[in-house]
Amino acid sequence: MDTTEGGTTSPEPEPRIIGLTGGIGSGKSTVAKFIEDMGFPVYYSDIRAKEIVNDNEILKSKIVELLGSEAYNENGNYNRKYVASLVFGNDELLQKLNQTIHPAVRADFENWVSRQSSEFVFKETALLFELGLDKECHQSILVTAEDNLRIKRVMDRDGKTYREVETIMDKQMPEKDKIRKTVFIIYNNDGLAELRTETEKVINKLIRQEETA
Ligand SMILES: CC(C)(COP(=O)(O)OP(=O)(O)OC[C@H]1O[C@@H](n2cnc3c(N)ncnc32)[C@H](O)[C@@H]1O)[C@@H](O)C(=O)NCCC(=O)NCCS
Ligand SMILES: Nc1ncnc2c1ncn2[C@@H]1O[C@H](COP(=O)(O)OP(=O)(O)OP(=O)(O)O)[C@@H](O)[C@H]1O
Repeated sequence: MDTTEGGTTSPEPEPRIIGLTGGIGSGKSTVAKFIEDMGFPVYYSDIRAKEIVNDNEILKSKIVELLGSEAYNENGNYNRKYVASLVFGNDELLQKLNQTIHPAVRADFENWVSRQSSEFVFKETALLFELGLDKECHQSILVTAEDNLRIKRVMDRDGKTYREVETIMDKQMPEKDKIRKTVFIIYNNDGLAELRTETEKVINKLIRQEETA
């Protein structure tokens, strides 16, 4: 906390929020871990969303109203497999689900930010541009990789089929549009060591630019 000459205190400056995004399997969560290793706090929107849909009773009832009682299984947990099978085949339902879940995630994020003391904090989300959240960030970073690599990585990680991953990809903003919207881009077409080096390079460049802005 800053102390002014008169002995009064001035509030901590608000952290600068950096959005971190990328399509399915681009490697954004891996990059987020590297950013944490550099000492910065990261908020994982997609992970928190999955916790909030189980914990927030008001949200739960809104989701049941939208998708039916099967959206939760017998033990009360969010039935991701069922929800995915509904929404990834239906644009309108996917938008409605986003609009239902997002306000709760936003509130949770704001609460998290208020507890951070770092000058920079990062918000990892698959839907930065799709939900217009880039407008609420000081800067945005995009992680991108060739489609075939992304599909293979998700098939290996989740056991999803080629077609299942492709269907989700088709629901996301095209890569070329995201690239056009972003200054700071991390290309993830090589190995993990290269990804770490590239992440450190891009983050250091972004911070230098922000600090002189
Ligand atoms: C549809 C759900 C049940 C699928 O869960 P599942 O565990 O099978 O997959 P996971 O969450 O890991 O998502 C798989 C991939 O789909 C993509 N994805 C997830 N939600 C969306 C979406 N609303 N629009 C486009 N792509 C999405 C992400 O890139 C992710 O990598 C789940 O993602 C969900 O409830 N999404 C709704 C909105 C949401 O959570 N938004 C997040 C933050 S605001
Ligand atoms: N450069 C790389 N070399 C090898 N494996 C990688 C590389 N980058 C990411 N991976 C692996 O690919 C998978 C997808 O990466 P990650 O989970 O970081 O992507 P994501 O963008 O967060 O995906 P999603 O949106 O689906 O959650 C993970 O299993 C990760 O370990």
